[in-house]
Amino acid sequence: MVGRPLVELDNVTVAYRAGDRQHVAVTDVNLEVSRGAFVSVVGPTGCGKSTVLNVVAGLLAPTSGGVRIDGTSLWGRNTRAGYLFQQDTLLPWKTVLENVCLGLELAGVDRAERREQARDWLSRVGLSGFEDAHPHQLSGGMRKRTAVAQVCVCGPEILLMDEPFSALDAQTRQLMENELLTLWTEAGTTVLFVTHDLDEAVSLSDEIVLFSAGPASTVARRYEVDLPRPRDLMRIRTARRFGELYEAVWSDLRKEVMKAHGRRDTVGHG
Ligand SMILES: Nc1ncnc2c1ncn2[C@@H]1O[C@H](COP(=O)(O)OP(=O)(O)OP(=O)(O)O)[C@@H](O)[C@H]1O
Repeated sequence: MVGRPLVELDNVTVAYRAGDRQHVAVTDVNLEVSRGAFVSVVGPTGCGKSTVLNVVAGLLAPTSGGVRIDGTSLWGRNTRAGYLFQQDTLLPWKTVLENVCLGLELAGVDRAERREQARDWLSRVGLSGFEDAHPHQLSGGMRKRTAVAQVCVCGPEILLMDEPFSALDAQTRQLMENELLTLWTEAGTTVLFVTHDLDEAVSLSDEIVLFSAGPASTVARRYEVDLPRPRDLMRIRTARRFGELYEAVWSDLRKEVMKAHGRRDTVGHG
């Protein structure tokens, strides 16, 4: 892909304070994400994937290093990014429509306009007819689709997704992955996607970034996913190239997972 990367991480290090000690979660993370790319981040549990996403969202300032968005240093919240967490953040006392309107309300969009845009996004995620429902009346997949609409209605250039589908059953998950790919293709959004599921990472991404075992984890390796698009997620997993890519990433990820377990055992017994 040509042009300047939309997201650039320059030697990002994050150290958390834990009492009177410091815990270095990630160190010297260098990463560029091209405009319109779909990049997944994988790595052992606790290696700092969410930390990196929080840094790109501007919710967490790096201890050293920095982030550039479209060439400009990021200070404070990243207003060009939308953030989709593992747990959705729908307000239970508001209707589906009101929940989707929230971001636009904060942005000062007038009532009629925001309701129109929210209805449009609800229809895109297949939730027309559920505008007046409350979150507790929805299934897990419907809640997740509402959360996707809630984030996308604000038109983010960058979508930061932290294990967004991990709580869903396998079928709903695949439907949501398909919908995400359709939305991504239509809107040209740049996606940074954290997942524990290698199947998901290979089938959705242009690139997979593997983080090393923590503490002080960093980018261990990057893999280009050269599977053709558009992708049929039902079929892509049976393609020979899919299997080769999966194996390549898994053989490295496995080593990092083993290292992480080894370190945890050492800490546990030390
Ligand atoms: N606010 C915090 N204060 C202290 N330590 C933290 C804080 N947030 C995260 N950590 C530590 O930093 C490391 C990285 O955490 P992070 O949540 O970014 O990892 P992760 O790769 O997203 O984990 P998982 O895969 O389990 O979701 C972990 O060791 C975690 O315990």
